[in-house]
Amino acid sequence: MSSEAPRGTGTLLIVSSPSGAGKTTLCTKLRAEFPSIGFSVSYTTRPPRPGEEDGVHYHFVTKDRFQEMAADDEFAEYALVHGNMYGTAARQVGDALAAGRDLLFDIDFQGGRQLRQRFPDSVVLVFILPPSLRELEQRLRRRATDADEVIARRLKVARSEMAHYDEYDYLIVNDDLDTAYDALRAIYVAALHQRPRLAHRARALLEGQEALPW
Ligand SMILES: Nc1nc2c(ncn2[C@@H]2O[C@H](COP(=O)(O)OP(=O)(O)O)[C@@H](O)[C@H]2O)c(=O)[nH]1
Ligand SMILES: Nc1ncnc2c1ncn2[C@@H]1O[C@H](COP(=O)(O)OP(=O)(O)O)[C@@H](O)[C@H]1O
Repeated sequence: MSSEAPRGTGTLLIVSSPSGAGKTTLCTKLRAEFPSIGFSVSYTTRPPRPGEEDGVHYHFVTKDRFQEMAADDEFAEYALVHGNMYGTAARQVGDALAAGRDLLFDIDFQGGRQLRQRFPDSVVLVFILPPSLRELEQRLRRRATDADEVIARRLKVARSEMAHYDEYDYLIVNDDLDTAYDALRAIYVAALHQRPRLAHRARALLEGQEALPW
């Protein structure tokens, strides 16, 4: 083993929910508290919403460009969601795992399923539920980012998205925001303490090395 500190394995923390249940809000809080967790910036063919920046919230690309990337096998996963294509760059995931960095994903159940298949030892999947369908609709209306017909479409698919709850490791009901955030935080902190992440520390101690600051 080199003198360089061995890196723990990174976690791919995948957060999904029906649109409007609060995953963006919860993920933003987690990133604010844990700045070292990377955020997987997806590629999408959907147009930017007001305030969304290319390369920050999404990489906004044309359908042709997206198809080209898919054909070149540049995605770790991709899916059609609400009529638009969304995908995660394979390079982003590979780089994070190689460096032992954690990565947070706001992706749908199709993406979560594909990442679970591809990286079974690294994923932790969290599904955010709204307290009720009525509250989900109110949140979408209050957010005021989508036209009425878009909201209607999102509500229609909410049920079919929630039907995939059983593919997830954890469920969080986002009723009170602080309570929901405490749960997401606890799941992430628990992931940081999974045995494979800290096994090198145990081994170092058993080998008689002084505990090192990593
Ligand atoms: N499979 C997959 N889903 C994604 C990806 N990026 C975003 N999504 C999902 O696409 C859906 C629509 O996202 P968005 O247009 O930002 O709307 P929002 O759900 O209202 O925030 C959400 O369920 C996201 O989780 C991706 O790279 N892959
Ligand atoms: N626990 C909560 N209570 C009330 N409003 C919430 C809560 N969580 C999120 N919201 C609001 O609901 C709307 C949808 O949340 P957002 O995070 O954009 O959802 P998603 O990313 O799942 O589509 C936003 O206006 C957000 O401020």
